[in-house]
Amino acid sequence: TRYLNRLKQDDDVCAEALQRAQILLFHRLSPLLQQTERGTFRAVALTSSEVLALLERLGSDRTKLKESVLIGCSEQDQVQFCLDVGKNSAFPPAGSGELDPVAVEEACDGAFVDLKKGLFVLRTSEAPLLAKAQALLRWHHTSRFCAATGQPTCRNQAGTQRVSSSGSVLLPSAQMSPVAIVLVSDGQRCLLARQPAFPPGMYSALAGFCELGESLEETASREVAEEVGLEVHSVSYSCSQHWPFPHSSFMLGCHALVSPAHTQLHVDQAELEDARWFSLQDVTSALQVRGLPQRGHAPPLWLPPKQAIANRLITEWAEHQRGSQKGG
Ligand SMILES: NC(=O)C1=CN([C@@H]2O[C@H](COP(=O)(O)OP(=O)(O)OC[C@H]3O[C@@H](n4cnc5c(N)ncnc54)[C@H](O)[C@@H]3O)[C@@H](O)[C@H]2O)C=CC1
Ligand SMILES: [Mg+2]
Repeated sequence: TRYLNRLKQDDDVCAEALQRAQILLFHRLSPLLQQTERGTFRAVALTSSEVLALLERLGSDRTKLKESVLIGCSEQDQVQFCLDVGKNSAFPPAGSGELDPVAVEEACDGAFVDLKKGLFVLRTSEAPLLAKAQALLRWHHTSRFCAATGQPTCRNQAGTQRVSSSGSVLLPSAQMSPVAIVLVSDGQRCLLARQPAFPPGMYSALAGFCELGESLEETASREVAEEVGLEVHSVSYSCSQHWPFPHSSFMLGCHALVSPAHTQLHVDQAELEDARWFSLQDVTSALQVRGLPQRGHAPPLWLPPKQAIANRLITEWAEHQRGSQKGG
């Protein structure tokens, strides 16, 4: 942790670490993935020398390597960076050219995959790192200018901040919005909803952005009231997650109860396509579905992937229900 912190603060130490680092490639925010023998997918990690060789082979400038952004450290203590080989105007002077994505895919025996789809097939342990990498790359792309003065900004070598010529410092976490995500239960069933943009058949927990001045409990109660017209009680915090889509959100996961006498839904059609109560049996079968449903074989209920906090809240609820059924 301390070493990583030094890399964030010292450009020279960071540039030196980059020469020995592991680099995850992206193309226009889609990570480069490779299928494993077990049929799952993993991120392709290259060494700096491999990236330099690739840049040379595909006719790009070697300095593109310096556009890499620090993302963390592996369990084997190897420093990890990410690099978007697509067009990227976030890196002055004008950003270097774009590599041909197909040529990169062929050279690395992988494919650039939309991360939202990738979450269904990735090794669970890699998902948060790729989500963080994508969010940081997107942040650089959208933070080229200072919102207060309009001046261009320049990044530090780690890519953990950008500074304008007047000295304003921009930080990625300042662009992260807190969101309450709440799994509502009436004691027997849980409430799941779908937005029009969800893949067919997919339902998730209710979620909404925190407004200024609200506590997590207040956001959760307001969102449930706005979206389905129910009054919740006993909002309890469970767990949190960074979520990169469509912009970084800090998801605060909680459970809440409604009285079994007041479960009639009044769905806000502007926000949701549908909301329904699901039984433990519905949820148990849906939790067993793995990967992406085959075309034309959509299951009756399809849940967000394991990597999404909604899946964790639903799993917790199902375990709690099974526990109380046994106990009671
Ligand atoms: N990881 C997970 O399991 C899940 C993540 N989510 C994420 O939660 C987030 C919030 O869920 P929604 O139901 O869409 O929120 P929502 O119910 O607050 O509605 C979205 C609307 O809120 C407004 N809004 C207020 N503050 C905003 C901000 N800081 N950024 C963007 N829009 C803001 C916009 O008008 C937007 O159209 C989404 O980004 C979604 O991707 C949602 C469900 C599951
Ligand atoms: Mg919502």
